[in-house]
Formats: sequence, C-alpha cells, structure tokens
Amino acid sequence: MTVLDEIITGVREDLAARQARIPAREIARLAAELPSPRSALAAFRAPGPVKVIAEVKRRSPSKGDLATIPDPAQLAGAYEAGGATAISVLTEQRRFGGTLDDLDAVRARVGIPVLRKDFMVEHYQVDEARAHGADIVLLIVAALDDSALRDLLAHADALGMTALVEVHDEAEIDRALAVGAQVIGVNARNLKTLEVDRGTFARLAPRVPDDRVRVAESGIRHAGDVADYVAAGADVVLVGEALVTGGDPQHAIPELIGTTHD
Ligand SMILES: O=P(O)(O)OC[C@@H](O)[C@@H](O)c1c[nH]c2ccccc12
Repeated sequence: MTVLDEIITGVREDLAARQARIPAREIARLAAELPSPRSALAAFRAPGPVKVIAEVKRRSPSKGDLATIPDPAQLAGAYEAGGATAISVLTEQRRFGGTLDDLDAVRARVGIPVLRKDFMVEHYQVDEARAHGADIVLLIVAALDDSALRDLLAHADALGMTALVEVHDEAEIDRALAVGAQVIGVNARNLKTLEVDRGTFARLAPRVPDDRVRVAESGIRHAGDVADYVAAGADVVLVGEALVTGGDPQHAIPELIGTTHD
C-alpha cells in the first residue's frame, strides 16, 4: 500500500460516516441552493505577476505538525490582504488536521475563491465542497481511474466550480488533458512516496498546452523557488508550509512573488 492508498482508505471511512448523517440527496440540494461559485479560472488567467494559492495547512504526513492555526479565517484574511488569488483549505482530518469547519470559516471571511483541498473520490464530496462554499476542488489523477476523473470533473463543471487537476508525471498529464482539464497542477511531491522533486514542474510543464492554467504545487521555500517555477512556465503557485511557518503571512506573499515595493 502506498501512502496515498492509506490516506484514501481513511478518507472513505470518514466519508461513509458523513453520508450516514447527511444523505446524498440532501447534500446535493444544499450545493445547488447556494449562490454561484466565485470564478477562479478568470482570476488565474488574469494578466500580471504569478498568482498565489495560499494554503491553510496544519499538518502533513511527511512533516507532521507544521502550525497550530487557532483561527483559520484570520490566516486566510492575512493571505488575501497579502495579495493571494485564492485560498486552499485542507479538509482531510486524519493526516492533515483539517475540517469542513475550517472551510466554512475561511469562505465566510474572504472575497476570493476558495479551494477544498481533499482526496475526492465520490460525487458526494464535490457536492459537499460546494455546500460548504468551495469554489474550486482538487482532483488528484493518481487517486482516480479515468471514469471517476471524468465524472468528478463534469460534476464540478455542472456546479460552476473550477477543478484543479493534480498530476505527478507525463502519463497523468496525458490523462488530465484527455478529460479536458483546464487547470493543471504539477505536484512536486509524489503522493505515493512523499518525496519532493522541485525539477518535476520544469520537466512536465512543456507537455501542458499554453491555453491551460499551469499550477506549480509544493516545496516552495523562498522567492528563488517561485522564480524558478515562473521561469519554467507557472501561471500560479500553491504554497502551504512556507506560509504557515513563516510568521508574517501577509508580507510573505509579496516577498515570495517579488512584488514588495518598499
Ligand atoms: O506545503 P507545501 O510544500 O508548500 O505544499 C502545498 C501543497 O502543494 C500541498 O499541501 C499539496 C499538494 N497536493 C496535495 C494533495 C493533498 C494534500 C496536500 C497537497
């Protein structure tokens, strides 16, 4: 079993418990009743410096505890004030210490699109993401077969959400492109081995057509790493650990992307 398989096993157990409390029909109704999602695609494609998806991340399987984060909404507010284009909220509890309550709190505080960062395997989770206000969902190609990937992407589309489709290698890019993914995230961390290889983005980015949004995910420590990703073609960077451990999240974002003017 890979780490990813272990995570998914836990995710499915927790999902079954939530489904027993709130039936699929009910969660779909809640999702459909909300006002339309905030458009992330347009924000990612807007001209200007590289866009930042700033992550609310307490813990990870590779690093253990990263930060306490007593008030995720306050952290997200600081990210927004620092110029983040979107906020990522981990909602996986066992390995990442996140909850849907974090998603609710963040969505209520900020005016920018919010990503539910979790391991999506069923329709139900996409409805649930929307019902809790998410505008973007993460779809991890390594965790899905082609029919599930296609189905979840179509469902996110139908709800007006944007899907961030995550890949780690050439074959996964081809699968993401085959289902029509518009926003493709290259994760430098291989979720099967948990190893980070910062060269992954530069190696894979040329395989993603120019009309798609290219997101570089994971392993960003400082402005130099962001500059490398931008030079390799990143439109957007996704940053977690460096922001939650850095001390001053609002000022860390302009520093990372080189837009500090004083
Ligand atoms: O903390 P980092 O190294 O900046 O990484 C953020 C983000 O890319 C990472 O949390 C992530 C990328 N893909 C994921 C999938 C599931 C959980 C977490 C992730």
